[in-house]
Amino acid sequence: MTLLIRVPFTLLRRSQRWSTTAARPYSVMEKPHILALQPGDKSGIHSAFAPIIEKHFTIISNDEFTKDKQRWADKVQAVFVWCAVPKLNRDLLQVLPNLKAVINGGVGVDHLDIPLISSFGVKVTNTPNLVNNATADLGMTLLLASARKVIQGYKTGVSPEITEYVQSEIGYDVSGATLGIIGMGRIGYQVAKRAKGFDMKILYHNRNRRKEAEEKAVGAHYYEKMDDLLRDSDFVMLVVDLSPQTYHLIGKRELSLMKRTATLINISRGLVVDQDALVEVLSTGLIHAAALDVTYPEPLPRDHPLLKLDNVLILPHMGSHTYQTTQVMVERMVANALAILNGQPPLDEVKASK
Ligand SMILES: O=CC(=O)O
Repeated sequence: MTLLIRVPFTLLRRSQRWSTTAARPYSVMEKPHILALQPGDKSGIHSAFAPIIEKHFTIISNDEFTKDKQRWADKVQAVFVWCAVPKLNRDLLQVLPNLKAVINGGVGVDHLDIPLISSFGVKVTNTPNLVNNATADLGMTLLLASARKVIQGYKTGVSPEITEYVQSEIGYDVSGATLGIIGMGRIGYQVAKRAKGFDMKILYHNRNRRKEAEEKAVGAHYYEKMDDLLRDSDFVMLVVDLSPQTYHLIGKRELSLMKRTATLINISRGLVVDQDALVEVLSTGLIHAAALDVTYPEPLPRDHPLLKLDNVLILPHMGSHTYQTTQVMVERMVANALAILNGQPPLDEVKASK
């Protein structure tokens, strides 16, 4: 069976377009090629989502590309990247003459050098708004799992050595505890909504204060000074973007202000926290625990001191990893890529800040 796929004329590279009089070359049926920079299966994501991309594009995996750059370089019109993978450097941009778009899956684009990419005449897009619920859910998951020692409990639950349970996994109450949210943007606000359901007292610190009605809706109290929030919270959750202002926002001084019984949860970016300082306060018992979806680098080297501490819960940057959220993200990435390759403005362009 022959499968004919229509590719919009404007999606074709000049060399693939045909004159009305000439016979149509076979390559006319070629879909535009995208390079998926992440390691792993074809799309750099779970294989379940590759067909959404493959409906419109041919995926070149990073491995295929690396093995034979000459073969693929001219073909690549878009690069698909996912958060926190800083592989798109000048060397790569220089070998892709037909690159038009860098399509990021996720909100944060701190891993991309936007001025550099733009200087090659290449547009950058992200997928804002789509990850808010999944990421907030994971923030609460980290909070609950850490407070209630779920990982330690699981290890006991499945240990072949255990013949009798002793009450060793004593955690902290979540209901009624105080949660300090640093960064009350779209995701932070979703965290507050969830925390309200747990009867938590909610404090927040943010560049801009939220409207009174929004504060009221989730019962959040604005703290102008982050230091005060750190002192008063049982759980501190970081939900800020990474920027020059938030780089190492939480260092030794800030961690020392937290209660000895407090837990730090980070669902933003690893570099928001001074990791050496975090190792120190966790090892010396200056704070109770940390639960991190993000670190630097990602993944941490396997001999990193954070991995040796049993009061740290670490996840592999999976805030948006649900079937539903990933599906809408991939669909949006495809829509952004198609728009750019069609010469249209994409839905979610990220421009270099002036
Ligand atoms: O980390 C994930 C994102 O920025 O969406």
